[in-house]
Amino acid sequence: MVEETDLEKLEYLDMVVKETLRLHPVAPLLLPHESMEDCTINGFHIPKKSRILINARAIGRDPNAWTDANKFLPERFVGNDIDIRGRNFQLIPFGSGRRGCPGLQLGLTVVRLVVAHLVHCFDWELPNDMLPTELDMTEEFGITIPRAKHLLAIPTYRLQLQ
Ligand code: HEM
Repeated sequence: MVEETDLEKLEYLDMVVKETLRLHPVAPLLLPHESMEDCTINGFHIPKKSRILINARAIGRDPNAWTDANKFLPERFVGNDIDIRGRNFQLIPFGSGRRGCPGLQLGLTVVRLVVAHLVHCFDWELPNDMLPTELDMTEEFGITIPRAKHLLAIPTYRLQLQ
């Protein structure tokens, strides 16, 4: 079985999780922030006490920051250290800075461990010979952004039953 201590060696899994959160950040607009002072960003004046929404989903799909921005390509993270912890502003599914997500480590560990177990223990098939490209990936917009239609996939246990 995959253990938590194995996770640091599972580099491709890490890339898959990053790529998933790039295209499908759980909270597309993060949480609302408020400016503490007047400031100017890229020529835009932002008065003190403005409500600020950061569109992390649009940033994650920005063609100026990403090649083939709308494609799911975990390999794009090979050979670079683009990180998911708020240091690289083109990838901020946990926000950034002092009000970034304090549950980042726990969240990432649980997601990686659950996905690792699902992949290690089961072979997966889509029903009715459906191709992965035919999956309906429509999202339901809100504070979080779940799939509009549930994913239906068929697992077959692939480890030796004792
Ligand atoms: C994959 C899992 C998770 C994702 C993607 C996620 C994402 C986020 C995001 C985007 C924010 C807003 C950051 C911002 O506006 O700059 C946030 C805030 C927060 N998250 Fe998470 N989170 C996850 C798991 C967790 C867990 C496991 C906990 C607690 C055990 C947690 C607790 C919080 C709290 C308390 C805040 C508010 C922080 C503040 O306002 O100072 N999160 N999270």
